[in-house]
Amino acid sequence: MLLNSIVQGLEFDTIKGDLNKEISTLSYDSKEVMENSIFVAISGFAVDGHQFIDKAIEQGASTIILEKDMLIEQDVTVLKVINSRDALARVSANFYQNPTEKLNLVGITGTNGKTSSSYFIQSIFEQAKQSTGLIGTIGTLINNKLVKNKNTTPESLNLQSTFSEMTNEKVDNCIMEVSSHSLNLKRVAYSNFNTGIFTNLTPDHLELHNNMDDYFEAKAELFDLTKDFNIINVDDKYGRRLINRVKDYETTLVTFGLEHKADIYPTDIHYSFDKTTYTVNTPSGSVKVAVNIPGKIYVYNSLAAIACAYCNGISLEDIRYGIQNVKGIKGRLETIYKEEEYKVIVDFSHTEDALEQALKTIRPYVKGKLILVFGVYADESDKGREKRDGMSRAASTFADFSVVTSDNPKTFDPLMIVQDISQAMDRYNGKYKTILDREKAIQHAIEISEKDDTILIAGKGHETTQKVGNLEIPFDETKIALEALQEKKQFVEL
Ligand SMILES: CC(=O)N[C@H]1[C@@H](OP(=O)(O)OP(=O)(O)OC[C@H]2O[C@@H](n3ccc(=O)[nH]c3=O)[C@H](O)[C@@H]2O)O[C@H](CO)[C@@H](O)[C@@H]1O[C@H](C)C(=O)N[C@@H](C)C(=O)N[C@H](CCC(=O)O)C(=O)O
Ligand SMILES: Nc1ncnc2c1ncn2[C@@H]1O[C@H](COP(=O)(O)OP(=O)(O)OP(=O)(O)O)[C@@H](O)[C@H]1O
Repeated sequence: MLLNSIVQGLEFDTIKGDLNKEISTLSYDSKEVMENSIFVAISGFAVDGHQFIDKAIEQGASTIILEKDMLIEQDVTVLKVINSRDALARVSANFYQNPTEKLNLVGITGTNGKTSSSYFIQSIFEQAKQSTGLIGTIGTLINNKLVKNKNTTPESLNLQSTFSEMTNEKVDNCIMEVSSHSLNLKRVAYSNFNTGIFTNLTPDHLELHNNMDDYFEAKAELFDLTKDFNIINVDDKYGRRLINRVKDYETTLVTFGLEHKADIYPTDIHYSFDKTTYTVNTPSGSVKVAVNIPGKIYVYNSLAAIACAYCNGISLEDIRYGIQNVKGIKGRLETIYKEEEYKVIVDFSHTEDALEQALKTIRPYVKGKLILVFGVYADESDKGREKRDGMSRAASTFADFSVVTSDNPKTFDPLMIVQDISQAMDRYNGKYKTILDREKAIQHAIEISEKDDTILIAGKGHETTQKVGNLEIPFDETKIALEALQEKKQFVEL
């Protein structure tokens, strides 16, 4: 493709060189640069991509897009832009010929519930015989093929390439999770969103956003990019703030909720551990649905999905079967072992609100004690401390006993994290034991459990690795828990 076409719509200064040249690929990582490609230099959080320009040229880059003043002596085209991440999104969309124009693109944002809502939507669309791809925390799913992603919302170049693959594979709808990072860092810029969905907003990622207002502003950006529907949870405080902001937009506003007046709302809700049933009411009629994951949060997530299906003209019958067909979602209140009243559950709750919701959901079905295994992934800053405090409050309030451990400590000191959690647990009078090694912590929870108890292993959900330092170590907590149970059952009847 000609460089001229790739830079269409991009604002830049030509520092030097020719725009009339053939380009093979794009890259933002010098390690992946190929002959006759464009290298986009990004000033990163960890390192500055501009320092790899020489390396990129050595590897064959014929065009450099940068955002800093630099003298480049080699014979290449140099284009200066205001924001390299934004430029990367623009040229990536052009390079792949704006694939989102050929897709029905649904973006889901919010602190919790994005993955779960996306699985419900996919199931409904598939029930209606529409081929539907997913992009999110669990990975990218195209025609039943799952590929892991580095990020929940991939970098723009990877994203546009995935959209393009979806159009080649004749996918009709793409349902994607849109993280606040991706909005902030322009990963989703120049993507043509038909629908935006807002689930909820509670404290998280405050290491990137200065405060909740900044975090809200980042999420709200998605609703400036949508052209058909904005679907918003009216029960959430920030959802109502968003509604006020977008209510006069041309994009149609559709609300969902349980507590406030909404376009899509449930009646006749019956909760049990195995499923929740309710009648969903939409402007085009009502239908009874069964959600196979317990609790109110999954009523919200299924309502978000139903609102999306309603906006896309899907029949009530397909909605009913689509919701019912979701038998469970990996690591989302997933019961990995059950024998009479004894249960072991794995859940991805890694924020204060998610942990509180998960514990409150399980609590009514616990006959004995509720034992929690948890850690907190957060840095050494005050914001990290606030997160540890909040999660410890939830643990102390809603669990009978907690085993405090590590959760992806990455480059932070795991001992410091666990000590800080312990202090917070003391402040809230929580009963706990600390075991730094997560495998041993899970084994301990199983060891001390008795007949009728429920163990919740929180934080990692579907993940199968533990990130320690710069290493990613294989870590399958379902396997660890089941092996510990096997051992225990030789001695004790559960
Ligand atoms: C904090 C953050 O968001 N970082 C993202 C950012 O990385 P960065 O700016 O630190 O990159 P860097 O390492 O400093 O490198 C800067 C540039 O130099 C380039 N480079 C680097 C080395 C080299 O040898 N050659 C080279 O060219 C890099 O490719 C890059 O372009 O840009 C990268 C490329 O897009 C992202 O993969 C990376 O996500 C990291 C892995 C991450 O952990 N992000 C998290 C915080 C995140 O984005 N999370 C959200 C939300 C998750 C949720 O739902 O909770 C998500 O969407 O995943
Ligand atoms: N609607 C909800 N409100 C509050 N908590 C929720 C809700 N839905 C799910 N959760 C909790 O949050 C956890 C993560 O859910 P899910 O993966 O659907 O959210 P997510 O927004 O995709 O999260 P992430 O951004 O971390 O990928 C679940 O394991 C559950 O404990």
